[in-house]
Amino acid sequence: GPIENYSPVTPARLENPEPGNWMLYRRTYDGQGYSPLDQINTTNVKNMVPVWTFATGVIEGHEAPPLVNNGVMFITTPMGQVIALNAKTGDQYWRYKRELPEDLFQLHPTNRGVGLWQDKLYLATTDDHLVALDAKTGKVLWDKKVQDYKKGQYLTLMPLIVDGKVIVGGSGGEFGVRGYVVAYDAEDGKELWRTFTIPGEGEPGHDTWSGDDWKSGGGSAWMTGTYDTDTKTVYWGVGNAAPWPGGLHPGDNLYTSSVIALDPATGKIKTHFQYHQNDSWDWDEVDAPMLVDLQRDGRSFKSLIHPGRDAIFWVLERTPERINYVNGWTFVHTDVWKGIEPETGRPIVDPAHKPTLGKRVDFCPSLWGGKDWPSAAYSQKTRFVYVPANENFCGGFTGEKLPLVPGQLWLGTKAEDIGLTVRPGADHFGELQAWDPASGKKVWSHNFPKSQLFGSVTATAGDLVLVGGTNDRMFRAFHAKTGELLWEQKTNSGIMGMPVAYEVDGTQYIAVQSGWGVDAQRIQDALAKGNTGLEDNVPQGGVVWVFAVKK
Ligand SMILES: O=C(O)c1cc(C(=O)O)c2c(n1)C(=O)C(=O)c1cc(C(=O)O)[nH]c1-2
Ligand SMILES: [Ca+2]
Repeated sequence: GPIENYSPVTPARLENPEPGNWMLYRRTYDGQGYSPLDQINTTNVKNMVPVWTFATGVIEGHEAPPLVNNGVMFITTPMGQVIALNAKTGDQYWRYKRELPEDLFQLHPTNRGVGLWQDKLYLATTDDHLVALDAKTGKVLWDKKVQDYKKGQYLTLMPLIVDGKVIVGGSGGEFGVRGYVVAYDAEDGKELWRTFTIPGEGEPGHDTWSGDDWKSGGGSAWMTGTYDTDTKTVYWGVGNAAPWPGGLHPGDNLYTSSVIALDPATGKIKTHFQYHQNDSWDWDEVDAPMLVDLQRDGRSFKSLIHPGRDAIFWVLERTPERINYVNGWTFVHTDVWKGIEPETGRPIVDPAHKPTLGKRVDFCPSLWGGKDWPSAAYSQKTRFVYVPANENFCGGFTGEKLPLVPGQLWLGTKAEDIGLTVRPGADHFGELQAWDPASGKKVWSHNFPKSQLFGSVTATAGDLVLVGGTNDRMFRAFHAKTGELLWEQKTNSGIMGMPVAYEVDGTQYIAVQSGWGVDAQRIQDALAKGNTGLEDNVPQGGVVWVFAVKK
């Protein structure tokens, strides 16, 4: 079968993947989340049916894409399991189970997938290790401690593999860590470089901090970066500042809530763009920007596109040396920004909606933002960006100065004080939005009256936009041009994971993991508690679903 003849994942295959495979987080290094497959399309998707399913036996948030390399599928689950399956039949080849320490506290019990390189796989774990596995057998090849889980340092992302380097970034923004991105040699696990997302003494940007705040200032880096193969630049998103209220860390706080451009050979920061300064809302901007060639104002340029957690849809220009602001607009209601400085791209904050010490401050959107980590997609056919947005949510908390205890939550507020509120008159929450990034116009949107939208989006050349993300357990396909709902299927649980498209022996499949948990669950609990009449029972438990068109 396919695993005996496992196809090594070469640099050339990652740079230019076969249309039928999905080997990187968003399929391609540019992060577009787009599949060129079109056998399943707007005409025949109505005949799409499940062909096999696979129960993982694990609860909590199943966020990883089912990766496919020439007929072999790899999925990961919360609690650090990796399962290899036959992508055509659903038969299991092997399963790896991480043994997690008894005293591990998982604020975000999840995993977003394994990195693929040659005949190996790389798993980043919530007990803060990086583990290399043999792709054919699941045997452990090496196991490196990245940092110390006892200090609130953990890993949830899929590693990014570039030129034989396994690149990961740490979580821990809610525990007062100092964030970093680190590269290991794919062969032997040797650490090659480590770049902190908060500059140390003597480094550029250090003066955007005062005193010792930088040592515990957050800036976690918990999502996979994107990669420009032409300029050899990795774009990596950086998380919230810690603790949350900005008054506890005065200054712009580079490089929190920013994108940094890294040289993958050395880890050197080439340039950066900070989406918003002195973050006070837990607005991690970790979802890496998409690399898209854009035409706008009569010229074509290489862009970075990032629909932000800060409610701003960012369009930037990337050059080998710089990242320039091009345009930004709000894509959901916010009362935090009064505008954006046109030259610099600096958002102008309304102090009335910026959390502070000793007084409750409310702000919109909520601390989950206009869009959290679930990825947007870009279709090369329609040239639209599809955003899993949340409208009509607000939040708030009272800032408080609390001592840092390593390994314990350090939010700058009491956890029970964090609110999710609904704007008066709200008639929906989740919004699947289609934007034309060149004109800045919204093309269509589909509203969800009774649910948040908390799942990654994938676009295909069949003009389909695929997404789960709602509390009714549905998996849906929309028409990429019009937004028409073309197909839906109820699944076992809610879907927060990433849909993929792949092909084996001439047949196209669509796959996704259903498995509710983590922050989709937290928003759900907050909504149900608010007596909004919303669904409060979204059963947990992971299942891989694979679909094809009935012949
Ligand atoms: O600051 C951090 O280090 C950090 C890490 C993570 C994570 O690793 O999943 C999340 C967040 N923050 C976060 O703010 C957040 O809303 C969130 C949602 C989820 C999820 O898996 O649904 N993870 C995380
Ligand atoms: Ca965070």
